[in-house]
Amino acid sequence: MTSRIYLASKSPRRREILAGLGYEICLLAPEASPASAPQTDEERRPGESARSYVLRTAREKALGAIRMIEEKKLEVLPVVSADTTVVFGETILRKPQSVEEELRFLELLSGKTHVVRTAVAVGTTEENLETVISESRVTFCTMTDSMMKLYAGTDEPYDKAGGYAVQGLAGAFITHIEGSYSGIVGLPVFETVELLSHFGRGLESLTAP
Ligand SMILES: Cc1cn([C@H]2C[C@H](O)[C@@H](COP(=O)(O)OP(=O)(O)OP(=O)(O)O)O2)c(=O)[nH]c1=O
Repeated sequence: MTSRIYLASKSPRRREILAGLGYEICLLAPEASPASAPQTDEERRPGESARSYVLRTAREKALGAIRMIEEKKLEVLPVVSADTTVVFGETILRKPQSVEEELRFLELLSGKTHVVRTAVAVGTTEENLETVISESRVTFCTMTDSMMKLYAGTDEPYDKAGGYAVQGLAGAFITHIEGSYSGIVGLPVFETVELLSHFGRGLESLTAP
């Protein structure tokens, strides 16, 4: 029984979650950085719903890695990828590119409830690729201007979807969560282990001596 998998992600959070569960994360590109995986086009297509977008992006991240495994003739193991979006209605809040954009995001989030969706894809080939979506609702307290400025002045928001990290300082602004905490952080544990179990990487692979 093996718990060996590939992770098509440069997100340290996703790596920590999988490693914490006991998965052995194999390198996709041994000569490059451990997290290096093919880049995915993350542009939203005209008319594409927020839900379809997050699913497609997670799928494309996995497909990029699967193609690389085939080209480089690497060992075939299940690939895990994910995409997280913070959504207001149909508007997706990306990673903020500036302090000004982050302040705009915080004004939108302040005192309201929004949706966080993380899509996970797991597979070994294009034909054998499964996906799942975890959806959570996150409520922010009403933030004062000084709270917003203080947070936007830290490094925390700038590599996070929606411009905040529930697992960091932003936890101090969040009054209520409905759904999956790990899903908001970037990889929903329940759904991911469930998908991996279809590829022989379920709980028993993590607990085998
Ligand atoms: C909302 C939220 C997002 N995030 C992170 C999770 C993801 O890493 C990131 C969303 O961006 P993604 O595009 O999903 O992922 P990524 O670019 O970090 O990594 P990769 O595409 O290589 O897998 O935001 C948190 O860490 N905490 C949070 O509370």
